[in-house]
Amino acid sequence: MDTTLNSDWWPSPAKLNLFLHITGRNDKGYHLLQTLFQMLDTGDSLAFVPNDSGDIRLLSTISGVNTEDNLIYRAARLLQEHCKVTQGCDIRFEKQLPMGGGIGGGSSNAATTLVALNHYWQCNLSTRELAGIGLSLGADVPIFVHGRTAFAAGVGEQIYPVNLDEYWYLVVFPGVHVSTAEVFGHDELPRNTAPIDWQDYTFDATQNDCQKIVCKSQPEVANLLQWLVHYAPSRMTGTGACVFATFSDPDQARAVQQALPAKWSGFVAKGVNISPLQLKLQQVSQAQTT
Ligand SMILES: C[C@](O)(CO)[C@H](O)COP(=O)(O)OP(=O)(O)OC[C@H]1O[C@@H](n2ccc(N)nc2=O)[C@H](O)[C@@H]1O
Ligand SMILES: Nc1ncnc2c1ncn2[C@@H]1O[C@H](COP(=O)(O)OP(=O)(O)OP(=O)(O)O)[C@@H](O)[C@H]1O
Repeated sequence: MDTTLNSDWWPSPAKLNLFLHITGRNDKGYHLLQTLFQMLDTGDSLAFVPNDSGDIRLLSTISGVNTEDNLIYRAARLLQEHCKVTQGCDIRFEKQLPMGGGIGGGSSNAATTLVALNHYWQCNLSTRELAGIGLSLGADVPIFVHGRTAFAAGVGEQIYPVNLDEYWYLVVFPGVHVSTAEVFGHDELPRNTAPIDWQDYTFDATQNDCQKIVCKSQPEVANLLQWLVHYAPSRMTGTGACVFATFSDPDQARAVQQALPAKWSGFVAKGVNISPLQLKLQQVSQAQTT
């Protein structure tokens, strides 16, 4: 399958939370966060063919997820209703990212759908408007719509793009799934980390506030972290269960990937400041105007 920027496939990249601090809760009980979203160059792929029937048809399936619950379908419907679009769309997708891994797979799929259909259906919504619609599908959707590596606050809707040195990450799935709602509902979750000034960010001076309780409830995450830190600075992303290790040399990242015990699976990805989705959008927009 050709998933390069020149094909009909739209990238749906993964993200890492390089750190995740919980600073409080809002009046709806949602947790207020400070986090650094690192966009990756790797992820799922989606392809869209608009139709005149008005139907949203998913031509691929995810085991255990009904079409109506699939975030791709829900994002398409939401945009169609919001913009009163009469066209529909046939959508194919290829999933590579593990679900419930804390690397944003479902949210990224929703964002790619919003961005691509805004283009194909000519809805002309701004990035900000699309991100606003996306927030109702999940807290991580806005960051993927913006498609920039960024500091984020609130529940993830306050976004401050940043240019980081581009490292390589070995992202490892420990084979266990973690429910975001369960982590955020846990009694022992720290919820009052003091806010930091973005300028003061360093990897070493930050942490993932969810990591301790996930390591307790899922010992395999703790085992994986213990194994990885021998090779490189490592941390859990989001509410887990994936863990990442940071490298400046991609060959080193691949060597550690090769050394992974068979029970764990991982992929090596480059951290990028602009997501492949944004690059794809720029490319198709340019092609339209020339
Ligand atoms: C932890 C992060 O991955 C950081 O990137 C996200 O904040 C989680 O985002 P997500 O997976 O899209 O989560 P959602 O589907 O929006 O929320 C799942 C559930 O987690 C809880 N939740 C989620 C996000 C948040 N900031 N506070 C919460 O308390 C809520 O109970 C919510 O019902
Ligand atoms: N297109 C989709 N891709 C993945 N998951 C989907 C999709 N549509 C619905 N879901 C549901 O969403 C759940 C969470 O998936 P997702 O991959 O976004 O979790 P996550 O990696 O923990 O994300 P986050 O980092 O945002 O917490 C899945 O378990 C699945 O039931």
